[in-house]
Amino acid sequence: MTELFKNLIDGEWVGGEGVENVNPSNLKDVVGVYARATVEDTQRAIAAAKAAFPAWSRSGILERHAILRKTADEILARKQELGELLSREEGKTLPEGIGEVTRAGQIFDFFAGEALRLSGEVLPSVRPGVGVEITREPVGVIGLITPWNFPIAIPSWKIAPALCYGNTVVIKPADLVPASTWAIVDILQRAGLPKGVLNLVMGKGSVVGQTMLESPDVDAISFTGSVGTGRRVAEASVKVGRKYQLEMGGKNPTVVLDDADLKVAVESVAQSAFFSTGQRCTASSRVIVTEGIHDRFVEALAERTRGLRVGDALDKNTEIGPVVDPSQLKQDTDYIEIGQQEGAKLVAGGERVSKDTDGYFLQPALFTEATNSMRIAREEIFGPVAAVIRVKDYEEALAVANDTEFGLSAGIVTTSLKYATHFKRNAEAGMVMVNVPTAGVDFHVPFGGRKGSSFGPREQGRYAQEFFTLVKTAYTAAG
Ligand SMILES: NC(=O)C1=CN([C@@H]2O[C@H](COP(=O)(O)OP(=O)(O)OC[C@H]3O[C@@H](n4cnc5c(N)ncnc54)[C@H](OP(=O)(O)O)[C@@H]3O)[C@@H](O)[C@H]2O)C=CC1
Ligand SMILES: O=C(O)CCC(=O)C(=O)O
Repeated sequence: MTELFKNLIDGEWVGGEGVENVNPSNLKDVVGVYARATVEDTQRAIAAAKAAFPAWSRSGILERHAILRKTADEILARKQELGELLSREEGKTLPEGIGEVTRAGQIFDFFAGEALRLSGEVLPSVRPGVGVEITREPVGVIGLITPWNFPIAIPSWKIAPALCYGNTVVIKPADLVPASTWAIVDILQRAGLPKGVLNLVMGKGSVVGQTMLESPDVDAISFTGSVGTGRRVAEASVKVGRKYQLEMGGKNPTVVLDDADLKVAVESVAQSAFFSTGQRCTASSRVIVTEGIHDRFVEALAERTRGLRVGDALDKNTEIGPVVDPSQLKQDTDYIEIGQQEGAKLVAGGERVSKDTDGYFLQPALFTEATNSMRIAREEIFGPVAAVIRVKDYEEALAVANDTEFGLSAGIVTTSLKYATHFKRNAEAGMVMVNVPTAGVDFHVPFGGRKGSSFGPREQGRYAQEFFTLVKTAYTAAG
């Protein structure tokens, strides 16, 4: 009989209806059977997190440090095995899977250190004889709702700071990819977390996620996913007056200027647009290219795109793994059709690829002759589809880059210090990349966007404390 991977509620592993987690590279390969939580399970998990909060919020920093550190060590020691699990359930290539697991380990390591560096401020008051202390306190029960595209890194960069700063947690991973989150919750539990501090409720957003949104006992929600669900999180949170943080879509530009190094430009765009099968909110799907380099660049990028090796995520020759599921595949192929109907020219890829196994394989698609008003240049596709937009000069490139409702990541490829500096200052995005891909960020610095991409304080690095703590200002008269 296949093992059932259970939910973790109040320190106990709890079963229920199980659902198969299927490998998108090979539909015959079942990664595991994972329990789906009910409304009642979710309510019990929230109640457990609430009950565990008073003790955990007062726990010693050494205890938090030790648990986070032990978790980091185990994740890093098992990176090959966990990388394979991740690649099997989500479809990114094995090096990408191992890379993501490594990043998760580094995140826990970073926050293990942060637990020892908690600090406040002591200031004199404007009133003589009075002292002012500024401290940070944990928020309470944090609900974490995560997407399918980074099944271990995103849960890690939400769980680690939440626990580090003394909060208790209820996490709901994406229904499509529960295995990686299950693995880190299991590691954290064995590392010594007291019962109820971390609760895992796998299952559907419409059941588990919705119950979290509606619960007045969830004090804060950190969400990553689509704009539509992000809006629901915001509306529900405003209703109960809770803190919330949203990371949503992107329509990230990469500007390529006449003076760019052609090789750097092609590799940077190919990576930004197509690696991880384009399933990154930081992926670059708008490539804005000035006239002088346009034809040379397009020719070289089209050749690179046609040559990208699509296949089984675990095959060492594969550069681009499968699309995650049939619904995302349909979204990708629909947009490839829409782009052609809109008048853009499909110069490379876009066709289904057949392999030995039944999987959702798609050759990355490159459009040229696109304009920034086309749907393929305005709407997030979340697949390996990129559109080249030709512009006259840097000024027009910057205007086109900023002409979007999103503002997560923006890239420029140039050898000009003047344009690089101007772009860093004037790109309307939370993250700007000069001669490096728009996707693939560091784990120890702030992550997040502007405009329609993000809401609330930044995630990751020291900046994570803004969301996961409450600031208190205390005045004391010396007496
Ligand atoms: N910016 C990013 O990082 C991401 C963006 N996306 C974008 O979103 C599109 C759709 O992807 P999808 O995974 O469906 O994104 P969703 O926003 O639907 O999913 C993100 C998370 O929210 C949960 N959720 C769904 N409905 C609710 C609800 N009513 N209440 C609470 N939680 C809910 C999901 O649960 P469930 O398990 O049921 O899916 C999942 O855990 C993609 O094509 C892409 O454009 C997607 C993933 C990441
Ligand atoms: O590009 C990255 O490293 C992170 C991307 C990400 O967080 C996302 O796609 O959700």
